[in-house]
Amino acid sequence: MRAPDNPVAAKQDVLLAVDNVSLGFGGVKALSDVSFDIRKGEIRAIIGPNGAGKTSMLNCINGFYYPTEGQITFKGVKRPKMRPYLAARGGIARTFQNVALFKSMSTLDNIMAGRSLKMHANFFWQLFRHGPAMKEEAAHRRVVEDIIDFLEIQHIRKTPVGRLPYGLQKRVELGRALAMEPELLLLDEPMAGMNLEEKEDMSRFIFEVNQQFGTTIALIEHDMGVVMDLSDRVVVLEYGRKIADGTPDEVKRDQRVIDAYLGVAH
Ligand SMILES: Nc1ncnc2c1ncn2[C@@H]1O[C@H](COP(=O)(O)OP(=O)(O)OP(=O)(O)O)[C@@H](O)[C@H]1O
Repeated sequence: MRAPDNPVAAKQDVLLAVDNVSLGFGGVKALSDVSFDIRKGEIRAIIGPNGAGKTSMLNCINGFYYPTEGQITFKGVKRPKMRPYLAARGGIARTFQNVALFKSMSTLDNIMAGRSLKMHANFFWQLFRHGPAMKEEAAHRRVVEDIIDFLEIQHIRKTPVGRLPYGLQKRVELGRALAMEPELLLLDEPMAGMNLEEKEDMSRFIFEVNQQFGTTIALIEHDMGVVMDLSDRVVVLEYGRKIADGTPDEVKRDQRVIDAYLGVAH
């Protein structure tokens, strides 16, 4: 439920705020004075032509990069410095443009690996799979099995992920991110390289993650059909600057967006 007319309620509704963020690499300005927010429970798309700064923005949000200027506020707390593991522990999970999985490990083990942040038993117990570690592992395993059921990948649970088709690898990567039970899930081009059927499956899973678990999602995606169907709101970047921000319908009608992005073949 959003209450944009009530500034206090609207403020509470914001899960993550990006305020005047700039990011430079030597002479290249990847982001210039970008501000937008992500509200609790929404699907927020970040779009723009190649090199617009989308991945750089995701990297700032999950702590890979530190903004040169500006700041990011997550759950009401300003983050002066942030490392990826701290972002993950705080509830931000991420998938990558190019699948980043342990290729020789099974689907099950890859998703279990995503669960490691939630495990408390110390390394000694985990190593020997004794006592507290065994009990804990069984509990985590149940969560992981639920994710496997949810993503309909039971049939590949023992398969090394390197042997899987690309679309399924992307699904396993989503599973690994879900194993962290994130509050904010960042998806970098979740449909890239997929055929139509794989895209439809992935869209359905993203939608269901949002609906069933209430997970807030920010995604970068080039497929405009997917973006316009899935997203509650869309922020548009061009040359590192924000040029539009609104509902899919508003953004679609925005002349700057049409000129910058939708009008060009991608
Ligand atoms: N590590 C880096 N070092 C130097 N320049 C970088 C680095 N990362 C990104 N850039 C530059 O910053 C700009 C924004 O890149 P970014 O990858 O964020 O864009 P993008 O919108 O995600 O593009 P794409 O759609 O192609 O993935 C580009 O000019 C890029 O070359």
